[in-house]
Amino acid sequence: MTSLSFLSEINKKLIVSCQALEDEPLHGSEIMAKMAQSAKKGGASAIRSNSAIDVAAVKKQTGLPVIGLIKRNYPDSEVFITPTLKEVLELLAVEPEVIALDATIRERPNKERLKDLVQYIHENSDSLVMADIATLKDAEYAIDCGVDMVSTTLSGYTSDSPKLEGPDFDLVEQLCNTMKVPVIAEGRISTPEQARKMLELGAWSIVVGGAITRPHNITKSFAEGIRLT
Ligand SMILES: CC(=O)N[C@H](C=O)[C@@H](O)[C@H](O)[C@H](O)COP(=O)(O)O
Repeated sequence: MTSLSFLSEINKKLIVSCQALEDEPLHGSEIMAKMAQSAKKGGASAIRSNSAIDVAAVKKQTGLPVIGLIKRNYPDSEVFITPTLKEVLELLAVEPEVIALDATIRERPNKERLKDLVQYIHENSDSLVMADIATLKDAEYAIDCGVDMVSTTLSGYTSDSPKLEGPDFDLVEQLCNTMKVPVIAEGRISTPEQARKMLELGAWSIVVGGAITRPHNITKSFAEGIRLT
């Protein structure tokens, strides 16, 4: 799939993030592939997936384009979404259409540089690069480093971004008004109305995760919602 056709395939459509970490009940690539198949049945245009093994399983099961990432913690940095070349290489081996990586201005492990990772991906594969950012400043930095699109994934999860209960509509609006690459709205989108509002603000497409694929979170919202006190 060419970059252009990936971008047109997801334009104004829903991307579903199918992720379950090791400590979550649904962890496992077979389960994630089935979750992705359910998302496809419901109309997902692409899947966001964590770990090389899950990316491969989701691609095989669904045939949908996949945005791959690897969450990994290093002791010398707060960056945990595809932090270093090691994770990039693991992902390239399973050929995701897009590699998502932390593109905040924070220092990466081993002092690796975002620009080098983006260049490596572009020179060695057909994968596009999705920049997971938290602020306008991050987005400007990421675009300078050559990324193909920005996503608001990390707003609310860094020390310099607002801790909102819901999605960061303001950031999406500001990005759409100022950035020259597609802006993906991601993070705490929990209703179809919020997703539609993001598109109205100019988002290229929408990523929804927990509200679709994390049943323990959905259950919690009901359990808390019916509590009387
Ligand atoms: C901050 C972070 O680690 N975000 C992760 C990024 O891949 C995922 O855990 C989220 O599920 C994804 O961004 C979608 O967001 P939400 O699940 O809120 O719809």
